[in-house]
Amino acid sequence: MPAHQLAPDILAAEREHLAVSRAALTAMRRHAQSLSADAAGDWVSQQVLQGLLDQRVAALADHPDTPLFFGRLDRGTAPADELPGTLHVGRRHVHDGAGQALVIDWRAPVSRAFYQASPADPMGVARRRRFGYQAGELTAFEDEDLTHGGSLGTSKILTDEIERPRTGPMRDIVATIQPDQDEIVRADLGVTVCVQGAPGTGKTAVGLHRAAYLLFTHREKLSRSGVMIVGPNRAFLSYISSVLPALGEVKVDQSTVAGILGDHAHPEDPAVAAIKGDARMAPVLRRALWLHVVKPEEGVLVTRGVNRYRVADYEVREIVASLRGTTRYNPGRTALAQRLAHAILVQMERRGESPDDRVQDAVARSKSVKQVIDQTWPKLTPEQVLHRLLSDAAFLARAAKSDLTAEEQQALLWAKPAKSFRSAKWSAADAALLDELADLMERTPSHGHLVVDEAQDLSAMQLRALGRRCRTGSATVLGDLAQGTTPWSARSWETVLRHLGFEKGSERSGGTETAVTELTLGFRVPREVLDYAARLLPSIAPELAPPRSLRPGAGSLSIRQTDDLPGALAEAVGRALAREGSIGVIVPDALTAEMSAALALPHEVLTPDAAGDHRVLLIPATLAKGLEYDHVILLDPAVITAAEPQGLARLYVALTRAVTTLTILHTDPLPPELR
Ligand SMILES: Nc1ncnc2c1ncn2[C@@H]1O[C@H](COP(=O)(O)OP(=O)(O)OP(=O)(O)O)[C@@H](O)[C@H]1O
Repeated sequence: MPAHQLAPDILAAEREHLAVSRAALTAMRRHAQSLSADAAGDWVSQQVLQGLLDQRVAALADHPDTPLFFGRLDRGTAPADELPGTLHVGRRHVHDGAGQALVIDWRAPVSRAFYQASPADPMGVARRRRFGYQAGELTAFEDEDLTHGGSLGTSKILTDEIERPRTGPMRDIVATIQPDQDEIVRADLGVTVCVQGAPGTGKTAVGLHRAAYLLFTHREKLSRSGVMIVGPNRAFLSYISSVLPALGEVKVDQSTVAGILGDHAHPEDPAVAAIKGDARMAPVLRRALWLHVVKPEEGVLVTRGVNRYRVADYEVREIVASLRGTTRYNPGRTALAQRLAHAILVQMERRGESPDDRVQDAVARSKSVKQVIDQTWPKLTPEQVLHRLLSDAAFLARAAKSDLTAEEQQALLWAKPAKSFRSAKWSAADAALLDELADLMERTPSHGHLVVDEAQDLSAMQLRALGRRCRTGSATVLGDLAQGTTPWSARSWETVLRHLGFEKGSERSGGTETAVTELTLGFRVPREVLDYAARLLPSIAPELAPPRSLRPGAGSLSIRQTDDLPGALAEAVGRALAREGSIGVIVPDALTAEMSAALALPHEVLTPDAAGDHRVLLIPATLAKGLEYDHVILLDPAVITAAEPQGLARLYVALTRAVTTLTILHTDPLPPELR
């Protein structure tokens, strides 16, 4: 069992090492600042080099609130590498003037033992030391002897870290990553990992650390192709936004599905949205687009001087047929022009002319060729095609074939179609359809790696849209089947991976392997609260085992029925204010304005666009996903469950946001599943 120690001599020596490391980092930073981009040959290279130098300087910043290292490995007698026998593990690499390592980056291969070594498999480590710290200063340490077998027990430094009051945005967990989390974080770039995890098991944290790990390990490859993190809304992105910069990674795109596909939000019937989100829409859209390529009725006639050249209508038909479906739509259109021009050029050559490429281009752009192309392979936008599909019943029927029933087609058609595609109002589900069409026309660029959080909530068509953004890369797919709150929420990870383009156990063209894994130990929600929330599992996800919590948290749950909801709320907020930490009041969406007006204590209402930094936040239930607060006050669960088809799953999300206490206040009887 590791002891939490305050041995003054050892602590003094470690503090000295911290001071030396800090001075060395300052020297490294000064050196980076002194480097000049002038050596680069031209202006553009200078700008690029200056950008890289600036990034390097930023990465070498010392953050006074976090110590440079959080752990130490004392390795056995003869380590196989050139590094010192004693290694300090921290957020970034630090070396002294002679190039000797003072702190090793947590992502370096040698640091793996800090997270994985155990008495059963010491990985060459005799002793592991973990440090506790406050305001950037080392305050305690904990030693684990790995040479004598046995088991280690729970680290107090880990317990302290997860018990600490939550204030402000999410923090990195780099000092306390657990072995099963580390396996996911360090999975190779060529592996797409899918993580099923109960609330608070660290899925989001793990996804962010994996992004940081991959950027460190495959810096060159990923700095070209990029890493993208996709989260459920902007409030959530803002909550997680400081984790990667704290790990020195400032160049990662973080976005929502709407941010990627276009911010379309015209309201629509969830039943219609569900049809639009179904994977069967993919072949319908493909047909809808290619139905625009029609049989050419005329040939091409080009006049150059006194000569006339002709491509007969049947030849045009042959060329169109040979191109159709072999390329994306737009390149196909360009290729058709070039093929027609080539056919003319062949005739010119036969007549003894020797036309060059410029002549071919001129012919390809000639009026006659353009006319044939516009008639047979018209220039289109995704909006034009979708507008036609959703307003023209006969066209929809041709595109749908037997993929959609007559009722589904009827449901898809707009009751009052917009006059033109320009004035059409698109819904969130339409955004994924437009993106699918855009990709059928022109290839979507791919990132090197994509992290998708709350993936259980995405429709098949949204997953396809994300999948094509990591077509030449890999993905980290995170979620919880029990927290699915959309009409199309996933029932299985195999299906999610299939829509993303990663079949489990199969290899994609880029050599990507796929693994589904599970995190089962909760770091957020007290056991008592988690057990209570788990009463909903048989109704929402019977196939999942009840989650376990690392936090005992006795006395963390209280439930009160009241006729005076505002009064009970004010009292509960007052009680929470007397304690440490953040306070989240989760409210049925429909009651948000009323409860905000009734709550006289200072507070802020969370919106989809901002994290909110007030100590007391009112959170509409539909925005609670992914967030956490020390004290959660949950109002009227039955109203939350009644508000939407997936209301019970929404309630499960709301019940699992608390770090320290959950207070449920209700006027209506609790949903039967909770009783
Ligand atoms: N190894 C760890 N050490 C310390 N804290 C951890 C660890 N793993 C997770 N946590 C903390 O537990 C909390 C929950 O983590 P996170 O939000 O990543 O969980 P999640 O699985 O995404 O939850 P949800 O499904 O509810 O969104 C966070 O405060 C996170 O910092």
